[in-house]
Amino acid sequence: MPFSEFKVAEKYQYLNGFNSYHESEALEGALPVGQNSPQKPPYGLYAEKLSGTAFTAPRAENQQSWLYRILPASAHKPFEPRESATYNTNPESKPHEKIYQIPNQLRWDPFDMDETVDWVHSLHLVAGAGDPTMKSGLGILIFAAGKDMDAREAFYSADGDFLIVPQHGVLDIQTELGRLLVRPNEICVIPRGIRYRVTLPEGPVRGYILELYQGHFQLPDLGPIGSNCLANVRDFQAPTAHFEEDTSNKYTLLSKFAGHLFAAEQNHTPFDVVAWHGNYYPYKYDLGRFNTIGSISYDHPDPSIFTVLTAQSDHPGTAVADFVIFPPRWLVAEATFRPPWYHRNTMSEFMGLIGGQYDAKTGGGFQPAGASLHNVMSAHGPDATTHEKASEADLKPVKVGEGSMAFMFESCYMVGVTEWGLKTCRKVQDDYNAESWEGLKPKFQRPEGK
Ligand SMILES: O=C(O)Cc1cc(O)ccc1O
Ligand SMILES: [Fe+2]
Repeated sequence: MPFSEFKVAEKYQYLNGFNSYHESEALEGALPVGQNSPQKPPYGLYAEKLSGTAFTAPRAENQQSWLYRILPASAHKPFEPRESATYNTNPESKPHEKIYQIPNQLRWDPFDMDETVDWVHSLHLVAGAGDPTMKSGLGILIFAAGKDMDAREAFYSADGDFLIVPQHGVLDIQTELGRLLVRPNEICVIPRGIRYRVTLPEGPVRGYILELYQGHFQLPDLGPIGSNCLANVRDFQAPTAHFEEDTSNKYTLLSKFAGHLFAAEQNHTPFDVVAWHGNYYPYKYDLGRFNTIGSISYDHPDPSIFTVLTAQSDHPGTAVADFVIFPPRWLVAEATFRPPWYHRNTMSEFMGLIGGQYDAKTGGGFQPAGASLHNVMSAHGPDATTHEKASEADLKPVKVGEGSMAFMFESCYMVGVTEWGLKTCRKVQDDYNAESWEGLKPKFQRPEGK
């Protein structure tokens, strides 16, 4: 059920629309009229441009915002490396030494909560492809935190856009452009460079992140589906301007830059944007609003019909990253093996589970807060239990996934697993193949006389 049914505190007010040109002012009259950079912006604010694409990117792709703030983002002391021996969300210069490329199907037990750390220190790269310094590829991270970020801290990633999928707990995200409240079954995207602070109003949090090192997320084309369905444009929500005024305290700015952490001091709050306009902003989306479509005749369609957001490679139709969900839905296909078919895919498939049970894996090993990775051409499909049930099922209409939400990060790249993902986290199941597919029995019956 969409969260919109609940009244959300006034603190969080949103502007609706995907990739819309929005404007928002926390003080009436703070936005200049008719120009971006007047000699004297209203109320003595500084005008600052935030470019999310190259200046010269085609108009249809161009993303930028203008911020009107008390002091510019540049007003800080130099960055210094911080926790350089320990902090690394990207296997850097020699990726082949630090990342494991393996054809095995992998599955992880639920990742542990960690109540001792804050958002910034909760980020663990589990798998990925490419390199943020070349703006290519993606990182897949797990987060688990139990502490608020310090009251005078802000964080940003220069490496990519964060698509955040909370699995447990509530994220209160104060960004330069305004505040977002993000709960399980919702997602949010914090684009590269945007500064934010995460607090945890309801205690510990855990979830998944796809960090996109190249490009930005778009809505998938709908083709013959027409002009609505899947994730509808108006259901994406951007924050409204909200600012603090403090130029007398010390603040720390944390930067994730090429996977490493840097810190800089400044003597004013980073959250001083009084007004902004543009189409480069953080946003959230309630997965409960996804308008799911499927087969109403026969056969199991490709899961691309469940794409919420896509980041295309240079080859149209081939994604650096697709974010795909498996919401509660009716299965009505006749004379059909209804779960996913057995398959091998040139794309890699990383899956997670926010809650409930994924209908393609009923054997119990794929649990909320766990994950699986079926890499390029790694064979997979329903486990033996699911196959057995689905082959014998009475094909009445059935609702699957009630109260459940599985998702997939699908990528055209081969996805390598980090040392943390393969070993340190100690969640890799060693019986995944045995439990899923080794129990499948041959059912072949050679026709008599042939
Ligand atoms: O492997 C998976 O569970 C994900 C998936 C689901 C589906 O319905 C079809 C193809 C596919 O890869
Ligand atoms: Fe698959």
